[in-house]
Amino acid sequence: MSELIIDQVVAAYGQSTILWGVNMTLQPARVTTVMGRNGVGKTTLLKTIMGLLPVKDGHIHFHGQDVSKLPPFKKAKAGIAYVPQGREIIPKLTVYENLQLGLEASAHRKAGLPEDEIYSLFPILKDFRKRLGGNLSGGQQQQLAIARALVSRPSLLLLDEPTEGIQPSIAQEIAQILRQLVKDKGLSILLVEQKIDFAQQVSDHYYFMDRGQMIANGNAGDFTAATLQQYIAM
Ligand SMILES: Nc1ncnc2c1ncn2[C@@H]1O[C@H](COP(=O)(O)OP(=O)(O)OP(=O)(O)O)[C@@H](O)[C@H]1O
Repeated sequence: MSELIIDQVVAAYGQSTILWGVNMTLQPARVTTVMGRNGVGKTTLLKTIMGLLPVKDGHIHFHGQDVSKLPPFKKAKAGIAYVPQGREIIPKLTVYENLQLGLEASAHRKAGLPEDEIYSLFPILKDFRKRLGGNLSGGQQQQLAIARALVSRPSLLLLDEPTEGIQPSIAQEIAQILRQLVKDKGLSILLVEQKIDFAQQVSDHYYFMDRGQMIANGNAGDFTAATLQQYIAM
């Protein structure tokens, strides 16, 4: 069964329509990457999938169930987690407290924080668990944001430009962790990414977006850095 099916989805900010009938299918345990110029609607697509923006027309099916009308907390309970652009770490809370926020809307709340699992993926968060979120570097905050999303034990992770403003060495580590999660846990990832080298390291499949619609898609092996660049620069 497909992880997620997006069928003719239309979404808008007030009167301003941004998604004009988006179609896409995500396979389980794969990294699917959406690429396209700035402003074509990639972030809007993730927000709509998470339920932060209503589906005006069309449908979203998750594990075969129509979730088009579900609010974000029910999507989270169903197994979708979202790491927004800019990470949204709470600066005045500690690393540990930020992680605990990931449990709030989780169906696994009673099980508590999967600390061993999180700290084995991101050892730096164990060392820094008493440090304030606001005192971490950009790369450490990104690791914390991904870890906080994983706390709810999702089957689908939505990731918006995780490499924005972080060092290449940390981006490399994050790429390896994402591949490990897909391989070992069967996690499905929907990634929005503009950095071609990172996208090539992690992606199994690409979708290319322009003006609120998907204009092409295909397996990662079918695209070179040069062809990817064309889609971003169009
Ligand atoms: N809250 C909002 N209210 C109104 N318009 C918005 C809002 N957020 C985004 N938009 C507009 O929606 C369009 C798509 O924005 P979106 O952020 O989804 O694009 P994107 O492809 O993710 O671009 P980027 O790579 O720059 O983040 C843009 O024209 C943007 O100005």
